[in-house]
Amino acid sequence: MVPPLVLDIDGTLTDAEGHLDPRAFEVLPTWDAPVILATGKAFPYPVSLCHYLGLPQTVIAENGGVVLADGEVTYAGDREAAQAAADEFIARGGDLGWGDADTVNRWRDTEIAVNLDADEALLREVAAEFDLEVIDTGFAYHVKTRGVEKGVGLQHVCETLDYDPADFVAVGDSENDASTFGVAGRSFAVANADDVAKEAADTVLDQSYMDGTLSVLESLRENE
Ligand SMILES: O=C(O)COP(=O)(O)O
Ligand SMILES: [Mg+2]
Repeated sequence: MVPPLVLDIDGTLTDAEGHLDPRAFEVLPTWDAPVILATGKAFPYPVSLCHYLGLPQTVIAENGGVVLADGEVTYAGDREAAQAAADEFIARGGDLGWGDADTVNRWRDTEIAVNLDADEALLREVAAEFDLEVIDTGFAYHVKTRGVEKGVGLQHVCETLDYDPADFVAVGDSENDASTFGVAGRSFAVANADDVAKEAADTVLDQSYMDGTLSVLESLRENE
């Protein structure tokens, strides 16, 4: 039996630009155990990805701020505080960096994401004034409530669906995956991972992005 998976999206199932690696469509729909997507992206993104991959919709979105399991959505995190911090950041000359439509935050319920081109020092200064933390996923800065994490979301999913977190294999690439690595039984950081993720993972892979993730999945299938 292959183990259940908890997979980060950006940097783990994608290339460096955040484009989904098409091999995800070969390996994930045929995985013979639960697959949970755990991402910093807003809720609709992993839901859509599950839809188009043909996976059951069990997702951890917004770094643990939104969890969908067994048809029930739960929220954690203070979006109003994050919005207030974003407004203040903009008032002091900052720019979230996503243009007018801002499809990055438009459907985001529990935190605010900011383009990596933004003024990081100003963002961190303002977030601290609102007692919020800033994490850098390598794809965006996230202004979020402390303690809201993917790993807490994974525990919630496991309680809801009666899974044992120790059975899970986690793969990820950045500091927002460290909490997942702490909850899952086995954890792997792809070679492109940041130092926080590498430090938290049981194993650091030789290969990057989807090559690294596939190397884990292939060896799990071989040893089943
Ligand atoms: O959206 C981001 O900033 C990162 O997303 P990820 O958690 O799927 O890597
Ligand atoms: Mg990632």
